Amino acid sequence: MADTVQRPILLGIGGDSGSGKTTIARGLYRLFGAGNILSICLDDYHSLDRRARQQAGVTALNPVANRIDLMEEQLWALKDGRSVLKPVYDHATGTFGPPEQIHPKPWIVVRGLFPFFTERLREAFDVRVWLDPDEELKYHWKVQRDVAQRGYSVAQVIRQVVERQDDLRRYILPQARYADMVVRFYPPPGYFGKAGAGGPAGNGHGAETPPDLHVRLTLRRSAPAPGVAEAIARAAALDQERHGTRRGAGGVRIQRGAEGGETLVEVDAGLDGHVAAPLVRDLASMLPIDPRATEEMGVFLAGGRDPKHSHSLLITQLAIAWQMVAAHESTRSLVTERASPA
Ligand SMILES: Nc1ncnc2c1ncn2[C@@H]1O[C@H](COP(=O)(O)OP(=O)(O)OP(=O)(O)O)[C@@H](O)[C@H]1O
Ligand SMILES: O=C(CO)[C@H](O)[C@H](O)COP(=O)(O)O
Repeated sequence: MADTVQRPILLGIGGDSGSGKTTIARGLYRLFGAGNILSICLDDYHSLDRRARQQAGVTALNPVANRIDLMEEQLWALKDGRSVLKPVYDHATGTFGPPEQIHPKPWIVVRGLFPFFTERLREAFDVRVWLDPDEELKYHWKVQRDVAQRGYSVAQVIRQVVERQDDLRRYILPQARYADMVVRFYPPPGYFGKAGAGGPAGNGHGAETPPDLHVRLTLRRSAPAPGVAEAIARAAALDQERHGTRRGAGGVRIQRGAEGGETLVEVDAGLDGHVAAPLVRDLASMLPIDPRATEEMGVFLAGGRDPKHSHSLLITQLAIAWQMVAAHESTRSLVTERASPA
């Protein structure tokens, strides 16, 4: 009987180009371990390569430039435990490479521009996360990344960002409403003037660690584990108690909506790194993960190149992992119920 077998848990991470999807996914990859997690980028499902898009005058943010049907078909196949032959898009060249055979694993993380575009796609996911960073920060990230990794000049990226605005508003941003959790990184006042942050025109250099960012997590009623809000607040309070005012931890605020509506969790940039430890312990007690894996989480590429660490990123990755584990627990109890009829 098919439903007595634990199926893979699918996480969808959506957001505009440069909103930090790959960065979040990389930390989850470290946490769950390469043997247990399959990471998919929906850019592989572009229907047109870079040159064809330019010739046709369409942007990558338009559904006509993407194979939505194939995304649906392949995500559902993976969810059902079947392997698929996935297309491959190479950002370094702007062309397609040979397709690759991929096999389902217990955790599947899918990131892209269109993860929640159709009902069939939305329903494939156990957890839906949307990334909505501060706009200036997002374009700062995108310019640096596209110049460092994708062979664009600053002027080309800025032109592309302007050309994409209509499609961004029409097709991409409306998907945010379907998320269980929305993540907003935003800079503290004066951020762009500080060492390591670089200017908004993408002239930052990665040698220095940029100052950390604030993050706001919005947990909607549909989130598998809204209780992660309390876990983060408990961890921050515990750390404050342990280290007193010297470290000045705390830095977490929770605001609950009426009648089980949205819960907002604000995590300040100044939060001490120790706050992650109790969260990691709690997670590790629910999951067969190696707590040491978290030492490699919270990493982003400053200037699109140099690995640096961020506490707010680490907490965010753990909060997302928590949702995945909760989704796994609820499907596991379903499986157990079905496997042992009364
Ligand atoms: N939490 C973060 N803190 C600091 N910098 C970040 C963070 N997230 C992303 N960045 C920066 O933004 C750049 C773009 O992020 P990333 O590649 O993860 O975006 P993406 O959404 O996957 O983009 P695309 O859809 O275009 O592939 C990274 O190279 C990194 O420099
Ligand atoms: O919006 C994007 C998501 O990454 C990219 O711009 C899109 O995938 C096209 O890639 P490229 O500019 O490398 O041809």
